[in-house]
Amino acid sequence: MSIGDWKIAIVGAGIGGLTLALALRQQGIAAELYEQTAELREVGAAVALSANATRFYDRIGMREEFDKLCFPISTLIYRDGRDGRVIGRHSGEPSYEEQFGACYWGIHRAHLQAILSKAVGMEHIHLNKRLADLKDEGREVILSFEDGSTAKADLVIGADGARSLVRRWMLGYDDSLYSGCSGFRGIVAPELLSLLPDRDAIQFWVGPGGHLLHYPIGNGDHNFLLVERHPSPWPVRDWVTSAEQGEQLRHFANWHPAVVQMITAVPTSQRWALFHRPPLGSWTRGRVTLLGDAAHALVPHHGQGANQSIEDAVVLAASLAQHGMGRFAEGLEHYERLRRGRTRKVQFASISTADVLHLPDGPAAEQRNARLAKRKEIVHHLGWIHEFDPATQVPSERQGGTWL
Ligand SMILES: Cc1cc2nc3c(=O)[nH]c(=O)nc-3n(C[C@H](O)[C@H](O)[C@H](O)COP(=O)(O)OP(=O)(O)OC[C@H]3O[C@@H](n4cnc5c(N)ncnc54)[C@H](O)[C@@H]3O)c2cc1C
Repeated sequence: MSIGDWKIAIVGAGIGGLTLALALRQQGIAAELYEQTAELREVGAAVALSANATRFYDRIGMREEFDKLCFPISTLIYRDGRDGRVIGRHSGEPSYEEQFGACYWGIHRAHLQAILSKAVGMEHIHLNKRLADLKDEGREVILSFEDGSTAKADLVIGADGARSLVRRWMLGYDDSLYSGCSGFRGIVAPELLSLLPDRDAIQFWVGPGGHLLHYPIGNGDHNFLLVERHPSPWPVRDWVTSAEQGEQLRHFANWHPAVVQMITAVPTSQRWALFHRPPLGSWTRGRVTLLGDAAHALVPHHGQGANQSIEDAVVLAASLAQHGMGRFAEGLEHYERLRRGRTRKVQFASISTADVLHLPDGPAAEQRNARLAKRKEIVHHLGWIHEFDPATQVPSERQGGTWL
């Protein structure tokens, strides 16, 4: 079967699914996306995309589109959340882009999804298609949707997010794990942030039991994520619960006035439980595989979930193209072999970062601060994540080309 005749179905038109459709197209492979929502509307506020992911969009000629809607972040600052003192700063020379070879972008999720869906083409995105079941018939897979319709595909990619039905179909149960942290997220207009220093930076305000992470996005607004230790067991059914008025300030009321100002500027009414997934022995069953959060949902303390799903997309598309449909099983195995170790390492780094950021006052926190005070330690801490280029993993003639 020639590459142009493959029928690939992607379940979920989120960041990972849409990027996979672009990466497959770059390899000359068409795909159809099946999305449960009636319109493409990313839940949540904004997202920070680091060089390990943005270099793909650069390479396929989308830089200009992104430049219009993104804020290029160049400085990373860690502060003590109580007194606002800088405990670590990475900025300046060389710039982030010079150092890592691509941008660090803050972008509203809705804008990101609009850019990606326009590039994929709405004719390939089937909305209102909530997957209900899969049947692997050996030579093809039948997808059944809640509206009673069906579709057939040679391969199915489950890019259906952290609560993936495709993963549950593979495992037979829900293996989500509550991380012990929950949070509030929101977007604040810059005029409400009169007390905020270093507005162009991505900043972590850290302290015992919690942290605030914020960064500027395209129009100068700030996206924030307030994370709090909340170790009591979480009912798996509701990952998002309604918050009482003032609940988000309870832990942070005595923190720095800029933190309190940001929290009170947007009284969010929802608390997000942060879940992740244990590593799986395999992401693939027959003609069905997983990508992004469905394969390796992680907590957002390194801001890497979306970035890892983009890396997955680049590697999966290239592995499939390299092996051809006749050897699709080897292509999927190759993809997993390249991705499982890396994503596991990022998952582990993400969960353990919370422990480091939330240290109580004492010798361990002092040691952390001493490490963060060295610029080279910050680069070391992030470098292994951001300098990675997934395209070098499966060299392909098409990787350098543009399709636009
Ligand atoms: C608070 C918070 C902050 C974050 N900040 C960052 C950040 O700064 N940087 C970063 O890289 N990551 C961040 N992340 C993680 C990031 O949001 C996810 O990792 C990323 O969205 C995963 O992409 P995905 O395509 O795998 O899944 P998703 O983006 O969740 O997309 C899944 C898609 O599948 C659809 N779907 C689900 N079930 C079905 C079904 N049965 N049938 C059809 N369609 C279905 C959904 O509607 C959705 O469109 C953050 C996460 C959280 C919770």
